[in-house]
Amino acid sequence: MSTSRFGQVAVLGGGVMGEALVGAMLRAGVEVDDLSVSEPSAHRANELSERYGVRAADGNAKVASRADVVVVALKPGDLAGVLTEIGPRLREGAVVVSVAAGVPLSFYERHLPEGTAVVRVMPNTPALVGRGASALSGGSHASAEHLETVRALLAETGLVLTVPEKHLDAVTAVSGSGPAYVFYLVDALAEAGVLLGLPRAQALELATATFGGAVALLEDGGEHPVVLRERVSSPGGTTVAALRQLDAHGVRAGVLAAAEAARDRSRELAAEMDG
Ligand SMILES: NC(=O)C1=CN([C@@H]2O[C@H](COP(=O)(O)OP(=O)(O)OC[C@H]3O[C@@H](n4cnc5c(N)ncnc54)[C@H](O)[C@@H]3O)[C@@H](O)[C@H]2O)C=CC1
Ligand SMILES: O=C(O)[C@@H]1CCC=N1
Repeated sequence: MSTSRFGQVAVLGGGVMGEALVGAMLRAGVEVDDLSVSEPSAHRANELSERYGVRAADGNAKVASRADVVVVALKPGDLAGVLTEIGPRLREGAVVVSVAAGVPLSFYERHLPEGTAVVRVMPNTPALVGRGASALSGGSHASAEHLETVRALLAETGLVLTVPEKHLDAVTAVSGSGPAYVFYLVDALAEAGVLLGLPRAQALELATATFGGAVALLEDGGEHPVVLRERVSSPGGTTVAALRQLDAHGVRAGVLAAAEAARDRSRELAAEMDG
């Protein structure tokens, strides 16, 4: 019998995203005894048990059958089989939450018993440290109460927005994949430091602190990034000279094209699920 407001929670798939969600849900007040993970890799299951104290020895059907909230953190290709397996075992009133990129709510509703409440979420990996950004959309049987439960469960992952499902491919392209763009840029800036003669460790330290500091300024001051950029750019100085090169090399256009490619891949994943 659960004592937390969330009841029993199951996480199917204990990979990168499954782990980020387990950590955040424990911080949000889910009792460790009310949380089970189903993870086929014994090594990974042990790791999660040791790190978080959660049960991780049972399979999908067993953990799903005792849960009020079933969080699905699987690769899109593994979904159909798992949903078919757990569908008949779901508790009355259970809500299924999925974080899979691209997979539409209609896919879950087709593979689960009629009337099952489903919430689709697009999180990102900074959820691991409570600095994530995610967006969620409810399926046709998800009530305002279901959405609120899921929002509260995810509150400790960081920012949580509610969006219409048609925006989730764009969310995937901006915040879902976004941390990878940031790591790419930090790495590039550190490499630039090495090119200019800095020791590699110091170059990475400076690049990382610069991204962190710039984001803190954005968050704390509430000013637009254009204003903050102008404040760094002294007339006739070094920064305008550098920004001109970023424009000349199409960095802004590259970011837009990257997001479009991620959006398109998300749509393709959806089409593959229907195929
Ligand atoms: N990694 C990321 O930044 C983000 C990932 N996602 C989504 O999260 C989902 C999972 O991605 P990751 O955690 O990155 O992948 P992952 O590969 O780290 O985790 C998947 C886990 O599922 C387990 N698994 C495989 N078959 C299973 C089954 N039949 N039953 C139970 N568990 C099974 C695997 O052993 C693995 O530990 C994907 O659908 C992805 O689109 C969403 C947002 C961000
Ligand atoms: O690369 C992917 O497909 C997943 C979804 C968003 C971030 N990682």
